[in-house]
Amino acid sequence: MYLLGIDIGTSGTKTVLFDTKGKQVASALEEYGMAQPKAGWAEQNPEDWWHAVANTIKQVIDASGIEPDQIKGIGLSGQMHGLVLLDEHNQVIRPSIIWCDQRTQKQCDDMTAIVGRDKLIEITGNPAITGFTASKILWVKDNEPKNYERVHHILLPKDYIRLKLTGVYATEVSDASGMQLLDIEKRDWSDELLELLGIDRNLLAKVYESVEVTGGVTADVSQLTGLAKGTPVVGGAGDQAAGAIGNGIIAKGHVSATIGTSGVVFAHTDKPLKDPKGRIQTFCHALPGAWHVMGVTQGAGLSLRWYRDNFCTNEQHVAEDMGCDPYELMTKEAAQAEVGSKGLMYLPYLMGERTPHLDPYAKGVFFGIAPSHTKRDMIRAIMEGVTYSLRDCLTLIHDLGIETNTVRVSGGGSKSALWRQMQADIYDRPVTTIHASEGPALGVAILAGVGTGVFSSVEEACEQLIDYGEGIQPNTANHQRYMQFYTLYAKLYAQLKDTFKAHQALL
Ligand SMILES: Nc1ncnc2c1ncn2[C@@H]1O[C@H](COP(=O)(O)OP(=O)(O)O)[C@@H](O)[C@H]1O
Ligand SMILES: O=C(CO)[C@@H](O)[C@H](O)COP(=O)(O)O
Repeated sequence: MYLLGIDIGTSGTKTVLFDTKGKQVASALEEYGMAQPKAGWAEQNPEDWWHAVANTIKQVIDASGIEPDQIKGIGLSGQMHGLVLLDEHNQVIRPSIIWCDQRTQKQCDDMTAIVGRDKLIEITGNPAITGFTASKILWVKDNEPKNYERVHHILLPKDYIRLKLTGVYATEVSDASGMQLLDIEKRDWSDELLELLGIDRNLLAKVYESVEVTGGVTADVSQLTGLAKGTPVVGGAGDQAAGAIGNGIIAKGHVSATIGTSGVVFAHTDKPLKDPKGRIQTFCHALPGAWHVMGVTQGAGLSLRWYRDNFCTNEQHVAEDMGCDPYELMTKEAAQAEVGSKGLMYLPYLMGERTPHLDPYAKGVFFGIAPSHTKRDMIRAIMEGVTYSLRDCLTLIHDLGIETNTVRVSGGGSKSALWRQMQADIYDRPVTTIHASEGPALGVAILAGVGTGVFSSVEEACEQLIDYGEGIQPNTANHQRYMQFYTLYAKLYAQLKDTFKAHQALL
């Protein structure tokens, strides 16, 4: 018996076939780009996600050599908050405005004026946030009324893929929370909010719990991909909740830090614990009856990817010749720089920032450049700046009264031994990893196993499937040195806040 996890990430789609012991049998990745038509905008084409999903499913089935009817269930994980608008024939009306897009400050201000900040936090767990879906819907209504008139269905990225796989319009509580239209205590759409914002409930998909079966693979998709017709597809989860399940973040005291394109510190809660200042986000967890809080760094892995794509062509060529990953070469260089990068500092606000500043106008900054600095310092400074930002998230979660003793680190960034140790040193806490590299895909495979009766509960599945690696202890001397720079790092944003806004006005 096997379970299939599909993770529709920002950088690409990863499809992984697991056996029921959690061992990866086959996996495939297909990358795609992100368009930035204007400063602070970010869009992707939903058809690119679908091609990547269909191709990677086919590759995984071919590579594994298994009989497709041995796949007992499929789980979908996806980048959160992206807006997919479909017409009456299920055609995509415009490119998806994705999670890191920052164009909707005006619509956020409108939402706050119409609903009230406290009420937004009470119902949805969060103040109006530019990255979330509700303000994107209002932006299309305001700026592209002809497109909005054609809308018959509003879906999230992974739920668009579900429609392609099963023909069913469905979502689930963890990802639906990120649309900012869900009453997170009731775990269903808020009619009050929908009415206040003038959004028709019929445009939205039915909300399921993450472990529930939402439909089966259609005959057409079976022919296209090799999957067996009728293979059950469960609700799945937004990629952060999915990754958390894959990391075993399912009980009090469990905390993870993920460096993907974004960076996220995530903690399980057994009730919806809301930050009255709205800096930490509160959503439904993919675990039935649970919620979670998270702090988000918009440009975490994105910062290193930006540096790789623009300044590391040499590393990319060498890596291609050596058959290795350019990030490995880059982080090897960074490991030769000293702790604190000789005073070179980096603010990772390439796409504005969510936690702790909630500022769509913030931008990336290198500070303190001297002639002695080289590329290795720059790479290391990026990694350090991202980790300082994740420390901001961890501190706020800790301040909400949540235990944060050990942190489970994951995501593409945590493949690097340097970044894992840096996280331990900067958080001043032990960090652990799991042995599977694809947390979100494993997380939704677990949900699929629970939904199809392979496991009796998420807890049982996590116990059987997740294999924890060695803990890494913080180094006290490194921690002290990092904290000298972290103090300045915090001051830099405060000093640049108004300048960021004036700068945005020129773009
Ligand atoms: N070996 C590595 N060392 C350091 N960072 C890495 C490595 N591999 C990937 N990354 C970082 O992880 C990011 C991708 O993380 P991943 O979890 O795969 O992406 P996504 O958020 O799109 O799902 C890249 O943008 C890069 O910054
Ligand atoms: O906006 C959020 C979470 O609120 C992001 O975490 C997105 O869900 C994208 O995730 P990655 O592609 O970085 O995994």
